[in-house]
Parts: sequence; C-alpha cells; structure tokens
Amino acid sequence: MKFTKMQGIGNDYVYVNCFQEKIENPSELAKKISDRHFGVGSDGLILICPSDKADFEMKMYNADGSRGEMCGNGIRCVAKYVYDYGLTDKKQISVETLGGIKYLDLTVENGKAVLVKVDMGSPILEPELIPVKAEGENVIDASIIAGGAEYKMTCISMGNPHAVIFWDGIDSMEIEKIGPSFEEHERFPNRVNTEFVEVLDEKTVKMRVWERGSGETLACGTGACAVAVACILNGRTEDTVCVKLLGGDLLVQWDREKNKVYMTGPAEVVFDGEWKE
Ligand SMILES: N[C@H](CCC[C@H](N)C(=O)O)C(=O)O
Repeated sequence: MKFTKMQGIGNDYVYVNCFQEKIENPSELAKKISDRHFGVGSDGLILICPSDKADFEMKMYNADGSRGEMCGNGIRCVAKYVYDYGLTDKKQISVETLGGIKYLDLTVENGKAVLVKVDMGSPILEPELIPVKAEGENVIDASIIAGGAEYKMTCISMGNPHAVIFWDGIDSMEIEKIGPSFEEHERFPNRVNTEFVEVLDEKTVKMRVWERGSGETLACGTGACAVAVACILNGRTEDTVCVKLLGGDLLVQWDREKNKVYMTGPAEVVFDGEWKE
C-alpha cells in the first residue's frame, strides 16, 4: 500500500489515496501504522476518497483507531495532496467530512500548495450537540471536577468535541496526567479533545492539547478553532487570533456576522512510502 506522510504544524498523519488503494479495516490499520516504533509513526491515518457530495471525502482515524469527525490540520494536508499530486487543478476545493462539507482555498507557489485557508463552519455550543452532559443552552466558563480537581471549561464542537480550559503556565503543566481525566470523563459520552490555553494578549494565545484518541499532539486545528471561539466568548481576545501551538502557529478568525470560523495554516509533505503488511 502506497502512502504519503504529511504534517500540518507538526500534527502528522499517514495519508492514503483511496482512488488507488482499497483499505479493508482502516481502524486496525490506523493503530498499526501510527505506532512510532513498530509502524510508520503518526498521530493517525487519513484516507482521501471519492465523494458524491463534494470534490473529495476525508476519513480520519486517530492513533487508537477511533474515527474523528473532523481534522483541521489533516484537511489542509488533504487539500495540498489532491492539488500537488494532480487529483485536481482547482485552487478552491470542497471536502466531505463527518463534520460536514468544508471549503478550502489554496495558495500555490511554484506549482505546490503552500498555505491553505479553511472555512471550518459554525462553532456548535449546544451541549447535546457537542456532546457534553450539562444544564442550560451552552457550557461557557462552567465548572467540572476532573482527576479530583476543579476546572472551568468552555465546550465547543467544530464537528468534533472540545473542552477549552484557561490555564496560566501551560509550558510546565503535566498534561499527560490531566488530559486523560478529561478525555475519559463521564460528562463526555463520545470522549473529548481538551485544550489548555494561555492568553498572551488580545490577539495572541498559546495552547497545548490532549487529543481524543491520540494523546498530546504538537497541534490540533479544530482545537485551535475551539480555543479562539472560547477566547472570544469569554472576552479574552479580538475576533482574529494568532494561536501558537507546540508545532507552529495558526491564524483563526471567527466572522461573527456569518458565524463562520476560518483557519489558515501550512501543510507539508514529509515523504512517500510503501506499507507492507
Ligand atoms: N483527535 C481528534 C481528531 C483530530 C483533530 C486534530 N488533529 C485536528 O487537527 O483538528 C478527534 O478525535 O476529534
């Protein structure tokens, strides 16, 4: 099976062109191929497939084999792949995901896509749609007890579930201890991606993320969008935010009139390879 290893600000996945390859059990393959010692090593597996609703379909699997509804860093790499590898010559493409159809604009230099802007759609705040067990019509700066400690969280879905926690001193936090207590918390029926964010100024934040199904990653695109929305909802930043992650920066804008979130960032090919099972 041919694959391409790609990364979006350090959030790395194995990409398979399913116009050419047939994957019998993607969940099992994701677990094997993601292993950083016995496999290729990645945060998960992403399949690039035909679609009858959009130009392409993205099917995303975390390193534990679980399916993610949407992947922000991944969808930028999908857009780069389909352009650079000649599946399309369009610089505006649509990609079907479990989180809805997403629309992307490519910036091309020397025949290669170097920057991708994604219309990530509208943030979802209704608890039952995130989902998170909670009273009321949203979860903004709400209390949760996790791992025996109390936190304040803001919950948002970008097609996939996120819990955003404001936290000073994220560089020294023991995310590997706190993250799982949120990921497996009984208030999140489908588990949750958890972001810890430090506000630097009204235009700039920095974050770390414990991803559902993959643990701490260097970056999370949907998480960066959830963080920006949470910062704006809590009056911490302006509507356009530079989100600084371990692997690099993303620019996130929440257009409140259109109620759409736009994310702009890079996408890069690491290498092409062959997987022999
Ligand atoms: N772990 C996520 C999927 C990947 C999201 C992240 N890598 C991104 O760039 O959005 C989930 O299970 O919802």
